[in-house]
Amino acid sequence: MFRSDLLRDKVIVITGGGTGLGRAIGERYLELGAKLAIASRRKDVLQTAAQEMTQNGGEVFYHPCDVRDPSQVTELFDAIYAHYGKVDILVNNAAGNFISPTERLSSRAVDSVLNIVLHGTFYMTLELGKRWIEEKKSGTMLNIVTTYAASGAGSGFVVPSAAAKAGVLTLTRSLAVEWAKYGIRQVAIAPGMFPTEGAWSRLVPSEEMGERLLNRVPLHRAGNKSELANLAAFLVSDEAAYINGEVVTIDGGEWLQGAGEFNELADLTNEDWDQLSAKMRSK
Ligand SMILES: CCCCCCCCC/C=C/C(=O)SCCNC(=O)CCNC(=O)[C@H](O)C(C)(C)COP(=O)(O)OP(=O)(O)OC[C@H]1O[C@@H](n2cnc3c(N)ncnc32)[C@H](O)[C@@H]1OP(=O)(O)O
Ligand SMILES: NC(=O)C1=CN([C@@H]2O[C@H](COP(=O)(O)OP(=O)(O)OC[C@H]3O[C@@H](n4cnc5c(N)ncnc54)[C@H](OP(=O)(O)O)[C@@H]3O)[C@@H](O)[C@H]2O)C=CC1
Repeated sequence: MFRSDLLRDKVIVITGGGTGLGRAIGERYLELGAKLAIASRRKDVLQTAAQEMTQNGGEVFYHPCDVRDPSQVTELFDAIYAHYGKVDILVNNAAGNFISPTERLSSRAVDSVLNIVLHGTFYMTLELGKRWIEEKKSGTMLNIVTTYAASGAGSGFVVPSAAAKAGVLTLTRSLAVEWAKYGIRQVAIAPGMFPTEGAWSRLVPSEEMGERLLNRVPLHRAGNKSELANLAAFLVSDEAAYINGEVVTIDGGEWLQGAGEFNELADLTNEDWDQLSAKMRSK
């Protein structure tokens, strides 16, 4: 689909790059010639991922970092600059989320999600943005949000995540304008349902409910990680140089299904429609 040198020699930092969607994005970037730096809290996860991802060549530098702690974020970029000498692209992918009635949340539970998603993304963006501006270097930042942020609707039962991801989307759009003069581009992706261990173990209450929610997707399936990774490759590449401040939803049409008042009528069969139509025309 892409030229094999689309991202050649680009140094790309991915938070949460050792698992799930972050890892899938990283694997695609490596195939396209990028050099990676992955960061998250668990060193063993990063180490195993880096080993596995480079089995067919390529370079993955890893460094443990809790994005909630600005001093660890500074140390992370110091380590990446010491290793590669530069950064070209940042993917803010790390997140925390779980389902709960909002009234059952403690303030610490709220903080744990807001601090990872909103503060962590902001700290990463700020630390690297300052360096790029100082170096007079252009670059691209990709933020992974959610459909409930992109739609503006939010969502019950994941309210800290909904509030934090909406904040990240506003950060994306605000800096797209403010930092354009420095050649710093901002883009976002809003994924729908992409089965990963991290998300499913915290967000899917039962297999039966998971099936029900998947059936709500007009395309009647979950997304493939490779579909998301290809979009993430295009958006950070120079081929997308004129896309700035946009969020691209990739969800099989799921959010639109919930938005259109009559979309539930998709459940009616042809026979149902024959009967209904005859009945309504006779009125
Ligand atoms: C259907 C189809 C879908 C389809 C799926 C569609 C996708 C929807 C969009 C998905 C978006 C995503 O982000 S999916 C990404 C999912 N991945 C992750 O979340 C990975 C990282 N997550 C984590 O590490 C943890 O889950 C998280 C709690 C956020 C942070 O861990 P920490 O170790 O920092 O925090 P802890 O000390 O364990 O907990 C902090 C406080 O939070 C409380 N807490 C923790 N879990 C809690 C819970 N389940 N309910 C209430 N409260 C909880 C604890 O009791 C603590 O409060 P006190 O008791 O008061 O001290
Ligand atoms: N899967 C899906 O269907 C959807 C996912 N998304 C988004 O996609 C992204 C990836 O999610 P997914 O792959 O599913 O889930 P994962 O749980 O696999 O990914 C979350 C990653 O974030 C890292 N992380 C969490 N907290 C911190 C922290 N404080 N500091 C640094 N890293 C941290 C985790 O690593 P560690 O524990 O080692 O720190 C982990 O690698 C997230 O932004 C999520 O919101 C959006 C919509 C749908």
